[in-house]
Amino acid sequence: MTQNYRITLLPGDGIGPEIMAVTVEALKKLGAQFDLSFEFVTALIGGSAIDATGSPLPEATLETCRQSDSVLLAAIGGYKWDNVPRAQRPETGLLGLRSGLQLFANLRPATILPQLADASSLKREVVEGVDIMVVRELTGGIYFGAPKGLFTTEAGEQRGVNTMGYTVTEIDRIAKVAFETAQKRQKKLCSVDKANVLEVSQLWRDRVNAMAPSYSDVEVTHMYVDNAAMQLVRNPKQFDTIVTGNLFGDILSDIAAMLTGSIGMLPSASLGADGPGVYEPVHGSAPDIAGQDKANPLAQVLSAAMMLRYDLNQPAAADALETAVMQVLDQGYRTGDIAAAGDQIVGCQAIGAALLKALD
Ligand SMILES: NC(=O)C1=CN([C@@H]2O[C@H](COP(=O)(O)OP(=O)(O)OC[C@H]3O[C@@H](n4cnc5c(N)ncnc54)[C@H](O)[C@@H]3O)[C@@H](O)[C@H]2O)C=CC1
Ligand SMILES: CC(C)CC(=O)C(=O)O
Ligand SMILES: [Mg+2]
Repeated sequence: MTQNYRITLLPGDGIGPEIMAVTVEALKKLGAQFDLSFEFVTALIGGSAIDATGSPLPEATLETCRQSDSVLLAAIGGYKWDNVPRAQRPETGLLGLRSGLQLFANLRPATILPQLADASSLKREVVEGVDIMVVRELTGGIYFGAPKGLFTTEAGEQRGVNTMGYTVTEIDRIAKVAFETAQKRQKKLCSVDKANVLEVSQLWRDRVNAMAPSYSDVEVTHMYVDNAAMQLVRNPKQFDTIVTGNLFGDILSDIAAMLTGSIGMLPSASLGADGPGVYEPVHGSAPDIAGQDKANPLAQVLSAAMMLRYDLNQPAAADALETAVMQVLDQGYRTGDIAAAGDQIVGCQAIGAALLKALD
């Protein structure tokens, strides 16, 4: 029997529409093979939403997402909106989407594909075999804390303020996701914080330690974030599952991305307690290459595979999509970001065409 799914598409800005188009075509083809019928509804977010409606996250977009089985997001932002007031910035729309759908857990897998071990800026022997899952808290921490804003000191000087705070509830629910994730992997959890300086991090560490006895099969370690950044490039194979706060996770997952060869390869799943998840690449809207058919669509495609697995419970279709990505890479197709010396570089659309062939 055909399974029907309503999927909200948020192409956003920059390379967003290009990588989304490739992904939608692949999903359509996959649907025909696995008896899945996708109803795609496109909605506005980010700069394109500002241009059309004046808001980076129109209420109608949130509503459309809530009424969907799942949401595929590409990326938002661009030079054009870099100087608009913060409340109307594209990035504010993205944060609003995450908090509006209560997507507190962001899973960012960084896996080195053997085909791309030479595309990393690090040596093959350092990155080969790396398989890390970054579990990033997504609706708390310094991106959401109060007070925030621009204030004037008594001396009349401007002062910018953001606040990093976590409640026990916020820490416990992301730590639970991380422990459970580690249990399904190599059972090693590294919690990353800055507990040597920040009270918020000390609480984070205390809560992770308090929960550890309930997950006695998981080996727990702690690392300061500055060291974690260094260890990720020094010896990334020491990591299995990493759990960390919003800002640290944002930064560390971009570092982890470069182990894999390119940020253009890294998918993510943003999940809440219930309701649809949002599946999005780790990268941004890449305005420097937008509209030039240079974008790597594979992080977006792999995000769709995560959607099939986590939200739609279609593991066979997810496997087929991931296998097709491997085939495309095996056949030597490379966008510029994952090309090693001597590789022939193709565009986003050529990768899309190769992907459709691989799905035949
Ligand atoms: N989730 C989101 O929608 C995010 C949005 N942004 C926004 O994106 C805009 C650009 O931010 P940047 O800091 O430049 O980060 P970025 O991730 O967009 O780009 C960084 C570098 O990686 C390259 N790159 C990124 N994705 C690629 C892909 N799929 N294929 C090939 N190359 C790729 C870009 O060309 C650029 O050289 C900003 O407005 C930023 O706020 C940034 C990060 C996440
Ligand atoms: C653009 C920011 C709001 C977020 C970001 O960089 C990310 O989620 O990776
Ligand atoms: Mg980021």
